[in-house]
Order: sequence, then C-alpha cells, then structure tokens
Amino acid sequence: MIRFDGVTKQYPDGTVAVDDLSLTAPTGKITVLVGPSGCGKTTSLRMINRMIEPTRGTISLDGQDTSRMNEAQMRRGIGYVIQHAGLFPHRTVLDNVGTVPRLLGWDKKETLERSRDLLSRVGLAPELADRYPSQLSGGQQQRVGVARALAADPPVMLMDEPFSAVDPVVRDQLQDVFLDLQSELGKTIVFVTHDIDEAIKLGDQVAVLRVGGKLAQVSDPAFLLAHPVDDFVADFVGRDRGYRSLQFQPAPKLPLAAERTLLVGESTAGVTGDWVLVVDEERRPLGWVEPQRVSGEVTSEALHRGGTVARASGSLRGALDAALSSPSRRGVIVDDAGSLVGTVRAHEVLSLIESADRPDVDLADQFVAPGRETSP
Ligand SMILES: Nc1ncnc2c1ncn2[C@@H]1O[C@H](COP(=O)(O)OP(=O)(O)OP(=O)(O)O)[C@@H](O)[C@H]1O
Repeated sequence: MIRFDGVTKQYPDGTVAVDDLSLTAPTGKITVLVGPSGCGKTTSLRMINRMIEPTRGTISLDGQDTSRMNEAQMRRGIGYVIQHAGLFPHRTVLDNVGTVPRLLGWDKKETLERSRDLLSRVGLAPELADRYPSQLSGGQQQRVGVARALAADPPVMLMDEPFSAVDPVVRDQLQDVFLDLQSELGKTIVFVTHDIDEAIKLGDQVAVLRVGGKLAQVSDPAFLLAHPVDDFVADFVGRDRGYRSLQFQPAPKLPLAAERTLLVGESTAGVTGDWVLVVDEERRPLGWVEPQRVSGEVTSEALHRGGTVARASGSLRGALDAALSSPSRRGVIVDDAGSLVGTVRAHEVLSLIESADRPDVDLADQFVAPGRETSP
C-alpha cells in the first residue's frame, strides 16, 4: 500500500505543483492519477520513489515512511515506466530487459531466462530480442519498457503516461496486454495519464487532480462516471459518461436469440431474410452476408465485417455497441472461447438498462434463454 499524507510540493520558483494530497493506493490494485496538463500528476508519481522530495507531508510504503528508507533499496522494489519507454539505445532489447536483474547480481542464465519469459509475456516475438530499440516500433518499445520494469519482479510499479506516444489502436492493445499481466501479477500500480478513457479502462481506483495539484475526487471508475463531485470532474470525465458507464454493468442476462448461420462455402440457396451470419467450424463469427446479393456459395469477399462482437461475460456497453454496429442490427454475442451464443437487439439491451435502474426489478428474473429463432 502506498499512502500520501498531506503531501505538498512547492518548487523553488514558488510553483505549488501538489497541494496537501492525501491518497491511498491499495496493494495489488491499479490507482490512476488523471487530470489536465500541469495538475501535478508526474510530480506526485516521482515523489513516491523520491526522484522528487516532498516539501511537506509523508509518503509511506506498506506503513514505512519513504523518507527514512534507504533510497537505493527502496527503488529496487519499484518498477518505473515512462513515455517513449526510455530504453538504452546501445543495448539490445534483451539487454535492456535484463538491466535491473544484472544490477542486482542475478546470474547470467537466470537473467536471460527471465528476460526471454517477460518478452513473450508482453507479446514480443523472440526474434526481436537481439534488435536495438531504434529498430522497433513505438508500441514494441513500450512493451520492452514494461518488460524491463517488471524484470526484477518489483511489488510496486510507477507508470508515467506509458502508452501515450503510440497510436490509438496500438494503445488499446498495450492496455489489454497490461491488464492481462496485472490480473496475473497483482502489482501495486500508480499510473499517470491525461486520458480519462485510459483512466476508466485501467483503474481500479481513479484520482482526478485539478490544476494547482489539488485532489478533486477519488473513487472507482463506475462511481466517478455516475457521481462526479462537481462541474470540473463532470466536464473532465466527459459528456458521454452515461454510455461509458455501461461498461461497468455486466451483461449476463441478455435475452439472446438463436441465429441462423452459414459456413464459408455453403450455398445461400433457399435462405431468405436480409442478413445471415457466417461462422467458422468452431462457430466463431466471421461476418454477415446478404443472401439475395450472393448467388451460390458464400465467399470471404462477400462478408461484411464491420460489426463489433461482444462477450456474454462482458458488459452492457459491449452488447449495445455490438447491436449498433451490426449491419443486421443484431449484435453478435460470443462465449469466452469466441464461439457464437446468440444475438441481441439494441432495444433489448436498453430495456435491461432501464430495468436495472429500477431498484424493484431483480435482474435475475430477466433471463431469457437462447432458443428464440430469428428469421435470417
Ligand atoms: N522543476 C520544476 N520547477 C518549477 N515548476 C515545475 C517543475 N516541474 C514541474 N513544475 C510545475 O509544476 C506543475 C505540475 O507539473 P507536473 O509535471 O507534475 O504536471 P503533470 O500533471 O504531470 O503535467 P503534464 O500532464 O503536462 O505532464 C506545473 O505547473 C509545472 O510547470
């Protein structure tokens, strides 16, 4: 657990970057610091590992005041990841990842095994291990940065905008890899971003700071979206917060309809209706076809692949998005293995949302089993 108690940082020129911050980052959880530029996020983060010394107040790690701890020893227990990864340019990827274990005196074989294992965990192909950072894409460099910070298995990780220098698609992938890793590793993480969507996606707890370094609100993301404390937080979390908050409502009670399906290579002869879902042998959805536009066998080229696919174990946001983005308006719902379990329409998701908002309705009574056949 990391605890800020009345922490203030005033720089020598008089700037108050952080003002009387009290905050707890729980063990094994991700705490996100978010807020506009200059609100003191980086300063707060760097005070944890004493790269910056607080002017007033205390920061403790598992109950121990960091100002009384041996600085070098303390930092060994804290991984640090920054924007642009900050890799050593003249060292290979493998050497970069092994930096801290080597400093800690691990033997060569152990360091090598650990580094290779981490590279694969962050989703980097083994053949990239001998490249230099300049020979990697921005997203790959960030993965190496995360692997390097994890190498000595520190219980605490500080991450300063680690994914903001890459494009949105790569950022999304990096966030997913990061969440997967965290579900396995359970580190105590403080993560800085200026991007509220990233904060909502990653944070177990989100702390919103305002310029002047004052804490505006700290809570779990669902509560933050539903109950911003004031106009500043409401503006900062954004206008579509109602829609985004759906991601915290699980979707297990969806009234799923069975869906008529075809395989690639099967004939559309005799198939009526507007859209038919095409799946592979494992019933994983591939896309939709309009039977009247396909004469004969379904080909991959005829597929409309635009719709998103939502997991039955996922959220109402995913289910609603699947329905809205589907060319048939029937949202495709899959199990955790990616196989089709049924489809759902937007109005059905909306009914669930509305009934979920009424305290007298028990969602457990809302279940409708798959089996209702829809004409394709
Ligand atoms: N060394 C310094 N000397 C004086 N002022 C500083 C120094 N470092 C940061 N500041 C100021 O402290 C305030 C907080 O800066 P900080 O970098 O912590 O903010 P931030 O929220 O991380 O910003 P950004 O999102 O733009 O990176 C800003 O007003 C900044 O100009």
